[in-house]
Amino acid sequence: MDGAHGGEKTKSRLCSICNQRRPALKRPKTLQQICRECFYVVFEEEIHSVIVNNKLFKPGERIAIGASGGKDSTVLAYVMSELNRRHNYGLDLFLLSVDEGITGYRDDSLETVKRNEIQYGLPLKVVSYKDLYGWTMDEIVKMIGLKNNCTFCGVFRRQALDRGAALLKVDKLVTGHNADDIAETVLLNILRGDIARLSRCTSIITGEDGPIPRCKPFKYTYEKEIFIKDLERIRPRAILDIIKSGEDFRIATSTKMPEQGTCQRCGYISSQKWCKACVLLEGLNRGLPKLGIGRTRGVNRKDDQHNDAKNIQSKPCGSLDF
Ligand SMILES: Nc1ncnc2c1ncn2[C@@H]1O[C@H](COP(=O)(O)OP(=O)(O)OP(=O)(O)O)[C@@H](O)[C@H]1O
Repeated sequence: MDGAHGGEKTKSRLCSICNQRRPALKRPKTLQQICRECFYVVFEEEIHSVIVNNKLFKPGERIAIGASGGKDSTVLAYVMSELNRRHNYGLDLFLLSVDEGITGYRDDSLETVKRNEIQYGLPLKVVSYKDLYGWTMDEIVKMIGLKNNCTFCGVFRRQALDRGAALLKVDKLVTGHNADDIAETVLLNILRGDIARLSRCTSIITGEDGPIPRCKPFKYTYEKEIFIKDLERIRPRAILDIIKSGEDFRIATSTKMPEQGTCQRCGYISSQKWCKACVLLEGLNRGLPKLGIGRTRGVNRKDDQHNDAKNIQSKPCGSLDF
């Protein structure tokens, strides 16, 4: 074997960070081949940099971690408690779970959250749709069918997280939304021409003017560091580029944006007379579950706000709005 080429080959088989161990994965973000040990270190320290550079937290703050029991929020709970300890953030951390009442799905994942509570020593608060709204998702699906139920789930979850965070008296809520989620939301909001959501969906902190700001420490973290998707194989930075183009989107100053007010029924933030959750509940309780789905009519017209903003609340999937 040729000495020089043999040397190159051996070198390329070593982790590009420590140059000692064999690589276990190729990072989609950088295409670096790195070993497991170095991956954990760079993964956690990158999130630490995002937290510090964006001044996400202040010492002494109470922070709720939106914990669904899925992989993103489970990793988030681990990373938040680890970095809080390692870098002395001085944060009081809590796990906050929403039980939507989906048999065979959320009840299972809540078991994971209960294990995290013990593993990381973080107090857990569970709020349920049944307690907050009088309906479980199973009951809603029975009434509305499978087609439109994600509207209910998304709208109710967003509000349930805020209500749970208020009960915990936290300063901020963090969620496990990752770079892939945000890139997808940027594209969907562009396709829908939803200027209001486009302008805020790339922000790492949202709702600073509302009761409880939300942060996304995983804004620049790929959903699957170990799974190289087709798009990323062609152009590894594509996902981060989409977020950047969303951030760079300029909105004409003449564009009319929805005015943030409060729901006349429950007091939650709303740009309409009633918040979306109240409109949906009204439909459920009157036996007209499709009332709040599709374009807002009748029940939610604000006469003095008859502008482009009226469609903002009638998007079919509430989960697109962080
Ligand atoms: N039922 C829930 N209870 C508490 N937080 C939730 C719940 N559902 C979602 N979240 C929060 O919103 C984030 C994004 O939720 P999404 O439904 O998009 O799930 P995901 O991307 O699969 O994340 P995960 O793997 O954490 O479930 C989650 O990471 C979590 O922080």
